[in-house]
Amino acid sequence: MLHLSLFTEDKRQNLITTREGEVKVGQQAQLPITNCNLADNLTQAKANGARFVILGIGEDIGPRANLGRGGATNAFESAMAQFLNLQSNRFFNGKECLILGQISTQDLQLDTQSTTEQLRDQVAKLDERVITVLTSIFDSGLEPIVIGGGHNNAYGLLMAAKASFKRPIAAVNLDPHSDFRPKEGRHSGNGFSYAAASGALGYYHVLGLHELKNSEATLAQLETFGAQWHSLQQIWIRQELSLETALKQIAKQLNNTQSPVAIELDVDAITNMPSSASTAAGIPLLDALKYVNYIGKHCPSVYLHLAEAAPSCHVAGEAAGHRETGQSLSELIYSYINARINAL
Ligand SMILES: N=CN[C@@H](CCC(=O)O)C(=O)O
Repeated sequence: MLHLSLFTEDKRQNLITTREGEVKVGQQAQLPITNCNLADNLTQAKANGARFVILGIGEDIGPRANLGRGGATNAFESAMAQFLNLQSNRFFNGKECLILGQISTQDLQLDTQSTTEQLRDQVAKLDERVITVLTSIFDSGLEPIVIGGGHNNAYGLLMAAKASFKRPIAAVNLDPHSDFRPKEGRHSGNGFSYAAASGALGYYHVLGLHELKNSEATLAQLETFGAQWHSLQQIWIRQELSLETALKQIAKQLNNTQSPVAIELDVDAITNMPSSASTAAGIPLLDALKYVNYIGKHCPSVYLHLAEAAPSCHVAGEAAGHRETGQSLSELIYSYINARINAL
């Protein structure tokens, strides 16, 4: 059974503010047909000019199973509230996107009394849903843009991409944490180590890795796998190389693998972005936008995954969190779309 909650016309109407003489992205974007199956919806959207599928995975069992904070349940709504209200114009029409909806997670969410082990078991169940839905999307030839949810979903995305493209994937991840923790049960801190062990991850590069937010055991595991990284300190603090130079090196290494490329971003890399592991010492949003745009333009990217945004983790409350995560995710989505449309 497909666990998918489709985006509806009612939801669109609730989110868009119309204005005479203006056309919003949300008025042009494609929506799924409710009584049509997933494969047919994807085929239909593609025939009507879609290239991207926007999908949410609202859940916080992954971060909580990693002993982190909850809240990553409603970033998709925040993102759509902003993205669908952007202007449709000469730069971007909107019809290139199918706003598919969200993977259903309600029945997997557990209350605050649950044990870590119970949460990890639920994350493994979610993995199966992510793999099923994402494999269909990759098989359709459309590019998913996924709004999390925890970074645990990188595993399902990579497994689905491997199943569809029939080869391991080269991933780049802008993240202070490598999420290469031990395989101790599924959670948001080990999506990439599980994907590596399953053969779905062929190459891995972490951009902005925080030198003191990864255990020695994790760093050793990364090295054994052959992963590469540029640390946050190297680029943004000690300025040993510029972001531009790092991006050029990363794109070259990704392209050398001749593999499909996954673009991953944990928004806890961005200064004060509401998320489980939010930080005051992060990178500017504009640098995250440059990262997504550069890699999307210079590499054969097959998806974008924006993980960990948690509106309720904003220090000024949830309403401020919705606004900040919504605007940021919406800019990241456009940065990716713009890159892919102009890909070299
Ligand atoms: N995906 C995030 N992983 C980090 C953050 C943990 C947290 O949520 O606080 C990690 O495992 O260290």
